[in-house]
Amino acid sequence: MGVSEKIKEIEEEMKRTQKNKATEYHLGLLKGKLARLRAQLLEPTTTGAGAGTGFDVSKSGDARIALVGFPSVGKSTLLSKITKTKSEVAAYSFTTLTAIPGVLEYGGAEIQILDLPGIIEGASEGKGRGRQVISAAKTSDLIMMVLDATKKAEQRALLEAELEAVGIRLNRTPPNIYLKAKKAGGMKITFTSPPLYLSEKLISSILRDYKLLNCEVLVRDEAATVDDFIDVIMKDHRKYIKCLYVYNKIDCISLEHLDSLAREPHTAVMSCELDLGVMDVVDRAWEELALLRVYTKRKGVQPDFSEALIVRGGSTVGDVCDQVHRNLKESFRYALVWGKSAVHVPQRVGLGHSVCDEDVISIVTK
Ligand SMILES: Nc1nc2c(ncn2[C@@H]2O[C@H](COP(=O)(O)OP(=O)(O)OP(=O)(O)O)[C@@H](O)[C@H]2O)c(=O)[nH]1
Ligand SMILES: [K+]
Ligand SMILES: [Mg+2]
Repeated sequence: MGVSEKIKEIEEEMKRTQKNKATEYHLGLLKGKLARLRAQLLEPTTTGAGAGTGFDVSKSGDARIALVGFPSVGKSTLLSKITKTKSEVAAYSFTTLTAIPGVLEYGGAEIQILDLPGIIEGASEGKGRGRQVISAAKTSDLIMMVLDATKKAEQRALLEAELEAVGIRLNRTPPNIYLKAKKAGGMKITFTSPPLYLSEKLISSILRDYKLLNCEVLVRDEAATVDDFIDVIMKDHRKYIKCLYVYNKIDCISLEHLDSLAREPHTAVMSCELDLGVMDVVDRAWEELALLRVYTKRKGVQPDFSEALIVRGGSTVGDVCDQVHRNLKESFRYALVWGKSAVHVPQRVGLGHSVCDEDVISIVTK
Protein backbone atom coordinates (compact mmCIF):
# COMPACT_ATOMS: atom_id res chain seq x y z
CA MET A 1 0.00 0.00 0.00
CA GLY A 2 1.34 3.44 -0.95
CA VAL A 3 1.58 6.39 1.43
CA SER A 4 -1.42 8.15 -0.15
CA GLU A 5 -3.60 5.07 0.34
CA LYS A 6 -2.50 4.74 3.95
CA ILE A 7 -3.41 8.40 4.50
CA LYS A 8 -6.84 7.85 2.93
CA GLU A 9 -7.39 4.81 5.15
CA ILE A 10 -6.58 6.71 8.34
CA GLU A 11 -8.70 9.67 7.27
CA GLU A 12 -11.62 7.29 6.64
CA GLU A 13 -11.17 5.68 10.02
CA MET A 14 -11.12 9.09 11.72
CA LYS A 15 -14.31 10.07 9.93
CA ARG A 16 -16.01 6.85 11.05
CA THR A 17 -14.93 7.28 14.67
CA GLN A 18 -17.26 9.31 16.83
CA LYS A 19 -15.58 12.02 18.83
CA ASN A 20 -16.03 11.48 22.56
CA LYS A 21 -14.08 10.88 25.75
CA ALA A 22 -13.78 7.14 25.05
CA THR A 23 -12.32 7.58 21.54
CA GLU A 24 -10.12 10.58 22.34
CA TYR A 25 -7.04 8.45 22.92
CA HIS A 26 -7.50 6.37 19.76
CA LEU A 27 -8.11 9.50 17.64
CA GLY A 28 -5.00 11.10 19.08
CA LEU A 29 -2.88 8.15 18.00
CA LEU A 30 -4.39 8.24 14.51
CA LYS A 31 -3.57 11.94 14.25
CA GLY A 32 0.03 11.17 15.12
CA LYS A 33 0.27 8.51 12.40
CA LEU A 34 -1.40 10.81 9.88
CA ALA A 35 1.08 13.62 10.53
CA ARG A 36 4.00 11.25 10.00
CA LEU A 37 2.60 9.90 6.71
CA ARG A 38 1.87 13.37 5.40
CA ALA A 39 5.44 14.43 6.07
CA GLN A 40 6.62 11.30 4.23
CA LEU A 41 4.48 12.27 1.25
CA LEU A 42 6.22 15.63 1.08
CA GLU A 43 9.76 14.21 1.14
CA PRO A 44 11.40 14.89 -2.24
CA THR A 45 11.32 11.68 -4.25
CA THR A 46 14.37 10.16 -5.93
CA THR A 47 12.46 9.82 -9.19
CA GLY A 48 12.79 13.57 -9.63
CA ALA A 49 9.08 14.26 -9.42
CA GLY A 50 10.09 17.06 -7.06
CA ALA A 51 7.26 16.52 -4.63
CA GLY A 52 8.76 18.73 -1.98
CA THR A 53 10.34 21.37 -4.15
CA GLY A 54 8.82 24.69 -5.10
CA PHE A 55 9.22 26.65 -8.28
CA ASP A 56 12.67 27.80 -9.17
CA VAL A 57 12.49 31.47 -8.23
CA SER A 58 15.30 32.90 -6.16
CA LYS A 59 14.44 35.10 -3.24
CA SER A 60 15.16 38.77 -3.65
CA GLY A 61 14.43 41.99 -1.80
CA ASP A 62 13.67 42.43 1.87
CA ALA A 63 10.76 40.00 2.17
CA ARG A 64 8.62 37.66 0.12
CA ILE A 65 4.82 37.57 -0.13
CA ALA A 66 3.12 34.59 -1.80
CA LEU A 67 -0.29 34.95 -3.48
CA VAL A 68 -2.22 31.78 -2.76
CA GLY A 69 -5.78 31.03 -3.81
CA PHE A 70 -8.22 29.06 -5.92
CA PRO A 71 -8.15 29.63 -9.69
CA SER A 72 -9.43 32.91 -11.13
CA VAL A 73 -9.79 34.81 -7.87
CA GLY A 74 -7.57 37.59 -9.26
CA LYS A 75 -4.05 36.78 -8.07
CA SER A 76 -2.41 37.76 -11.36
CA THR A 77 -4.60 40.84 -11.65
CA LEU A 78 -3.31 41.92 -8.22
CA LEU A 79 0.34 41.26 -9.10
CA SER A 80 0.00 43.30 -12.30
CA LYS A 81 -1.55 46.15 -10.30
CA ILE A 82 1.00 46.46 -7.51
CA THR A 83 4.22 45.61 -9.37
CA LYS A 84 5.68 46.42 -12.79
CA THR A 85 5.45 42.74 -13.76
CA LYS A 86 2.63 41.70 -16.04
CA SER A 87 1.25 38.26 -15.31
CA GLU A 88 -1.35 36.89 -17.71
CA VAL A 89 -4.95 37.50 -16.65
CA ALA A 90 -7.91 35.61 -18.10
CA ALA A 91 -11.39 34.45 -17.18
CA TYR A 92 -10.50 30.74 -17.33
CA SER A 93 -8.93 28.65 -14.54
CA PHE A 94 -5.19 27.83 -14.48
CA THR A 95 -4.13 30.80 -16.55
CA THR A 96 -0.97 31.02 -14.46
CA LEU A 97 1.09 27.83 -14.68
CA THR A 98 4.26 28.75 -12.83
CA ALA A 99 5.56 31.18 -10.20
CA ILE A 100 5.78 34.75 -11.51
CA PRO A 101 7.82 37.11 -9.31
CA GLY A 102 7.27 40.84 -9.17
CA VAL A 103 8.71 43.61 -7.00
CA LEU A 104 6.63 45.89 -4.83
CA GLU A 105 8.38 49.06 -3.74
CA TYR A 106 7.11 50.29 -0.41
CA GLY A 107 8.53 52.93 1.89
CA GLY A 108 12.11 52.28 0.78
CA ALA A 109 11.75 48.49 0.94
CA GLU A 110 11.61 46.03 -1.92
CA ILE A 111 9.16 43.21 -1.41
CA GLN A 112 9.04 40.25 -3.73
CA ILE A 113 5.51 39.24 -4.66
CA LEU A 114 5.07 35.72 -5.98
CA ASP A 115 2.08 35.12 -8.23
CA LEU A 116 1.29 31.40 -8.13
CA PRO A 117 -0.96 29.00 -10.03
CA GLY A 118 -4.40 28.49 -8.54
CA ILE A 119 -4.73 25.53 -6.22
CA ILE A 120 -7.67 23.19 -5.81
CA GLU A 121 -8.96 20.89 -3.12
CA GLY A 122 -6.58 17.98 -2.72
CA ALA A 123 -3.57 20.18 -3.56
CA SER A 124 -1.70 18.96 -0.48
CA GLU A 125 -1.94 15.40 -1.81
CA GLY A 126 -0.51 16.47 -5.14
CA LYS A 127 -3.52 17.49 -7.20
CA GLY A 128 -2.64 19.97 -9.93
CA ARG A 129 0.51 21.88 -9.09
CA GLY A 130 -0.68 22.03 -5.51
CA ARG A 131 2.42 20.72 -3.84
CA GLN A 132 4.74 23.01 -5.74
CA VAL A 133 2.52 25.98 -4.98
CA ILE A 134 2.41 25.11 -1.31
CA SER A 135 6.18 24.60 -1.15
CA ALA A 136 6.63 28.05 -2.68
CA ALA A 137 4.19 29.48 -0.14
CA LYS A 138 6.23 27.88 2.64
CA THR A 139 9.23 30.01 1.69
CA SER A 140 7.34 33.28 2.09
CA ASP A 141 7.27 35.75 4.96
CA LEU A 142 3.59 36.43 4.44
CA ILE A 143 0.88 34.52 2.64
CA MET A 144 -1.74 36.65 0.98
CA MET A 145 -4.70 34.34 0.66
CA VAL A 146 -6.66 35.80 -2.24
CA LEU A 147 -10.36 34.92 -2.05
CA ASP A 148 -13.30 35.60 -4.33
CA ALA A 149 -15.84 37.64 -2.36
CA THR A 150 -18.66 36.26 -4.50
CA LYS A 151 -17.89 32.65 -3.56
CA LYS A 152 -19.11 30.70 -0.51
CA ALA A 153 -17.48 31.23 2.88
CA GLU A 154 -16.20 27.61 2.88
CA GLN A 155 -13.51 28.43 0.30
CA ARG A 156 -11.38 29.94 3.00
CA ALA A 157 -11.57 26.93 5.33
CA LEU A 158 -10.85 24.58 2.42
CA LEU A 159 -7.67 26.44 1.52
CA GLU A 160 -6.62 26.65 5.15
CA ALA A 161 -7.04 22.89 5.45
CA GLU A 162 -4.79 22.32 2.43
CA LEU A 163 -2.07 24.52 3.93
CA GLU A 164 -2.51 22.91 7.37
CA ALA A 165 -2.09 19.46 5.85
CA VAL A 166 1.42 20.27 4.69
CA GLY A 167 2.47 21.78 7.98
CA ILE A 168 1.84 25.49 7.43
CA ARG A 169 0.40 27.18 10.51
CA LEU A 170 -1.25 30.51 9.78
CA ASN A 171 -1.16 33.42 12.24
CA ARG A 172 -0.12 31.14 15.07
CA THR A 173 2.91 30.73 17.30
CA PRO A 174 4.57 27.39 18.14
CA PRO A 175 2.87 25.54 21.03
CA ASN A 176 4.28 26.11 24.49
CA ILE A 177 5.57 22.58 24.93
CA TYR A 178 9.19 21.65 25.54
CA LEU A 179 10.45 18.41 23.99
CA LYS A 180 14.00 17.18 24.07
CA ALA A 181 15.24 13.84 22.77
CA LYS A 182 17.77 12.09 25.02
CA LYS A 183 20.23 9.23 24.55
CA ALA A 184 18.91 7.22 27.49
CA GLY A 185 16.75 7.45 30.61
CA GLY A 186 13.30 6.71 29.20
CA MET A 187 10.48 9.23 29.02
CA LYS A 188 9.93 12.01 31.49
CA ILE A 189 6.59 13.76 30.98
CA THR A 190 5.55 16.70 33.16
CA PHE A 191 2.73 19.23 33.13
CA THR A 192 3.01 22.66 34.75
CA SER A 193 -0.75 22.54 35.42
CA PRO A 194 -3.40 19.80 34.96
CA PRO A 195 -3.92 19.36 31.21
CA LEU A 196 -7.37 19.86 29.72
CA TYR A 197 -6.90 17.75 26.58
CA LEU A 198 -3.69 15.78 26.98
CA SER A 199 -2.70 12.87 29.19
CA GLU A 200 0.57 11.19 30.04
CA LYS A 201 -0.71 7.98 28.48
CA LEU A 202 -1.56 9.63 25.15
CA ILE A 203 1.73 11.51 24.98
CA SER A 204 3.80 8.43 25.75
CA SER A 205 1.92 6.33 23.16
CA ILE A 206 2.49 8.93 20.45
CA LEU A 207 6.16 9.22 21.41
CA ARG A 208 6.49 5.42 21.18
CA ASP A 209 4.84 5.52 17.75
CA TYR A 210 7.53 8.03 16.69
CA LYS A 211 10.21 5.85 18.29
CA LEU A 212 11.12 8.64 20.68
CA LEU A 213 11.70 6.36 23.64
CA ASN A 214 14.11 8.56 25.56
CA CYS A 215 13.03 12.15 25.96
CA GLU A 216 11.87 14.91 28.24
CA VAL A 217 8.50 16.62 27.77
CA LEU A 218 7.26 19.67 29.62
CA VAL A 219 3.75 20.86 28.75
CA ARG A 220 3.56 24.50 29.79
CA ASP A 221 0.10 25.23 28.41
CA GLU A 222 -2.88 23.55 30.07
CA ALA A 223 -4.97 24.09 26.91
CA ALA A 224 -2.47 22.32 24.63
CA THR A 225 -4.12 19.75 22.36
CA VAL A 226 -2.87 16.56 20.77
CA ASP A 227 -2.46 18.50 17.50
CA ASP A 228 -0.18 20.93 19.32
CA PHE A 229 1.87 18.07 20.69
CA ILE A 230 2.25 16.49 17.24
CA ASP A 231 3.34 19.90 15.86
CA VAL A 232 6.09 19.94 18.46
CA ILE A 233 7.31 16.45 17.52
CA MET A 234 7.18 17.43 13.84
CA LYS A 235 8.69 20.85 14.35
CA ASP A 236 11.14 20.47 11.46
CA HIS A 237 8.15 20.10 9.15
CA ARG A 238 6.13 22.98 10.54
CA LYS A 239 6.22 26.56 9.35
CA TYR A 240 4.53 29.40 11.22
CA ILE A 241 3.61 32.07 8.68
CA LYS A 242 1.52 35.19 8.86
CA CYS A 243 -1.50 35.33 6.60
CA LEU A 244 -3.54 38.23 5.27
CA TYR A 245 -6.91 37.19 3.87
CA VAL A 246 -7.74 39.35 0.85
CA TYR A 247 -11.27 39.28 -0.58
CA ASN A 248 -11.26 40.47 -4.21
CA LYS A 249 -14.20 41.30 -6.53
CA ILE A 250 -16.12 43.30 -3.95
CA ASP A 251 -17.65 45.14 -6.91
CA CYS A 252 -19.96 42.12 -7.22
CA ILE A 253 -21.30 41.86 -3.65
CA SER A 254 -23.73 43.74 -1.42
CA LEU A 255 -22.61 46.38 1.04
CA GLU A 256 -23.79 44.24 3.97
CA HIS A 257 -21.71 41.30 2.83
CA LEU A 258 -18.72 43.56 2.23
CA ASP A 259 -19.06 45.00 5.70
CA SER A 260 -19.11 41.58 7.40
CA LEU A 261 -16.06 40.33 5.42
CA ALA A 262 -14.07 43.45 6.24
CA ARG A 263 -14.61 42.89 9.96
CA GLU A 264 -12.97 39.47 10.04
CA PRO A 265 -9.51 39.39 11.64
CA HIS A 266 -6.42 39.61 9.40
CA THR A 267 -8.69 40.49 6.50
CA ALA A 268 -8.74 43.17 3.81
CA VAL A 269 -11.18 43.68 0.94
CA MET A 270 -10.66 45.09 -2.56
CA SER A 271 -11.75 45.25 -6.16
CA CYS A 272 -8.86 45.13 -8.60
CA GLU A 273 -11.30 45.84 -11.39
CA LEU A 274 -12.58 49.10 -9.90
CA ASP A 275 -9.24 49.89 -8.26
CA LEU A 276 -10.89 49.95 -4.83
CA GLY A 277 -8.95 49.18 -1.66
CA VAL A 278 -5.86 47.86 -3.46
CA MET A 279 -3.52 50.31 -1.75
CA ASP A 280 -5.13 49.49 1.61
CA VAL A 281 -4.30 45.85 0.97
CA VAL A 282 -0.68 46.83 0.35
CA ASP A 283 -0.61 48.90 3.56
CA ARG A 284 -2.06 45.98 5.52
CA ALA A 285 0.48 43.58 4.04
CA TRP A 286 3.26 45.94 5.09
CA GLU A 287 1.87 46.05 8.63
CA GLU A 288 1.63 42.26 8.80
CA LEU A 289 5.22 41.86 7.59
CA ALA A 290 6.26 44.11 10.49
CA LEU A 291 9.46 45.22 8.81
CA LEU A 292 11.34 48.18 10.20
CA ARG A 293 13.11 50.96 8.30
CA VAL A 294 16.23 52.24 9.95
CA TYR A 295 18.42 55.09 8.65
CA THR A 296 22.10 55.22 9.42
CA LYS A 297 23.89 58.48 10.00
CA ARG A 298 27.56 59.42 9.96
CA LYS A 299 28.87 61.82 12.58
CA GLY A 300 28.23 65.44 11.61
CA VAL A 301 26.28 64.51 8.49
CA GLN A 302 22.50 64.48 7.93
CA PRO A 303 21.04 60.96 7.65
CA ASP A 304 20.27 59.70 4.17
CA PHE A 305 16.50 59.17 4.18
CA SER A 306 16.50 57.76 0.66
CA GLU A 307 18.46 54.68 1.78
CA ALA A 308 16.64 52.70 4.43
CA LEU A 309 18.03 49.55 5.98
CA ILE A 310 15.24 47.02 6.26
CA VAL A 311 15.21 44.74 9.30
CA ARG A 312 12.67 42.33 10.81
CA GLY A 313 10.35 43.44 13.60
CA GLY A 314 11.98 42.95 17.00
CA SER A 315 15.48 43.58 15.63
CA THR A 316 18.22 45.05 17.76
CA VAL A 317 21.11 47.42 17.06
CA GLY A 318 23.20 44.22 16.69
CA ASP A 319 20.92 43.04 13.85
CA VAL A 320 21.27 46.45 12.20
CA CYS A 321 25.07 46.13 12.41
CA ASP A 322 24.87 42.70 10.72
CA GLN A 323 22.85 44.24 7.92
CA VAL A 324 25.43 46.99 7.37
CA HIS A 325 28.50 44.77 7.46
CA ARG A 326 29.35 41.22 8.43
CA ASN A 327 32.14 42.21 10.86
CA LEU A 328 30.80 45.50 12.14
CA LYS A 329 29.80 44.09 15.54
CA GLU A 330 33.44 43.23 16.33
CA SER A 331 34.50 46.88 16.26
CA PHE A 332 31.26 48.24 17.76
CA ARG A 333 31.59 50.58 20.75
CA TYR A 334 28.13 52.10 21.09
CA ALA A 335 25.36 53.61 18.98
CA LEU A 336 23.43 56.86 19.17
CA VAL A 337 19.71 56.55 18.44
CA TRP A 338 17.14 59.16 17.45
CA GLY A 339 13.50 58.17 17.07
CA LYS A 340 10.69 56.22 18.69
CA SER A 341 12.95 53.70 20.44
CA ALA A 342 14.99 56.41 22.20
CA VAL A 343 13.90 57.65 25.64
CA HIS A 344 15.85 60.88 25.04
CA VAL A 345 17.59 61.95 21.84
CA PRO A 346 20.13 60.94 21.01
CA GLN A 347 20.23 57.96 23.37
CA ARG A 348 23.49 56.07 23.77
CA VAL A 349 22.76 52.33 23.46
CA GLY A 350 24.42 48.93 23.15
CA LEU A 351 23.97 46.03 20.71
CA GLY A 352 20.92 44.68 22.56
CA HIS A 353 18.78 47.81 22.13
CA SER A 354 15.56 47.13 20.18
CA VAL A 355 14.96 49.49 17.28
CA CYS A 356 11.69 51.00 16.03
CA ASP A 357 10.44 51.86 12.54
CA GLU A 358 12.14 55.00 11.17
CA ASP A 359 14.83 55.23 13.86
CA VAL A 360 18.05 57.02 12.94
CA ILE A 361 21.20 55.28 14.15
CA SER A 362 24.78 56.40 14.31
CA ILE A 363 27.20 53.56 14.98
CA VAL A 364 30.43 54.43 16.78
CA THR A 365 33.29 51.97 16.31
CA LYS A 366 36.60 51.36 18.11
N1 LIG B 1 -15.50 41.48 -11.14
C1 LIG B 1 -14.20 41.43 -10.94
N2 LIG B 1 -13.43 40.63 -11.69
C2 LIG B 1 -12.12 40.61 -11.46
C3 LIG B 1 -11.52 41.38 -10.44
N3 LIG B 1 -10.18 41.14 -10.42
C4 LIG B 1 -9.97 40.24 -11.40
N4 LIG B 1 -11.11 39.90 -12.04
C5 LIG B 1 -11.29 38.97 -13.16
O1 LIG B 1 -11.15 37.64 -12.67
C6 LIG B 1 -10.62 36.80 -13.70
C7 LIG B 1 -9.43 36.02 -13.20
O2 LIG B 1 -8.36 36.88 -12.94
P1 LIG B 1 -6.86 36.35 -12.83
O3 LIG B 1 -6.03 37.49 -12.34
O4 LIG B 1 -6.45 35.68 -14.08
O5 LIG B 1 -7.04 35.28 -11.69
P2 LIG B 1 -5.93 34.27 -11.08
O6 LIG B 1 -6.28 34.10 -9.65
O7 LIG B 1 -4.57 34.74 -11.40
O8 LIG B 1 -6.28 32.93 -11.89
P3 LIG B 1 -5.35 31.63 -12.18
O9 LIG B 1 -4.00 32.08 -12.59
O10 LIG B 1 -6.08 30.96 -13.28
O11 LIG B 1 -5.35 30.85 -10.93
C8 LIG B 1 -10.27 37.74 -14.88
O12 LIG B 1 -11.31 37.66 -15.84
C9 LIG B 1 -10.23 39.10 -14.22
O13 LIG B 1 -10.53 40.15 -15.14
C10 LIG B 1 -12.36 42.24 -9.65
O14 LIG B 1 -11.96 42.96 -8.75
N5 LIG B 1 -13.69 42.19 -9.95
K1 LIG C 1 -7.56 33.02 -14.40
MG1 LIG D 1 -3.07 33.84 -12.41
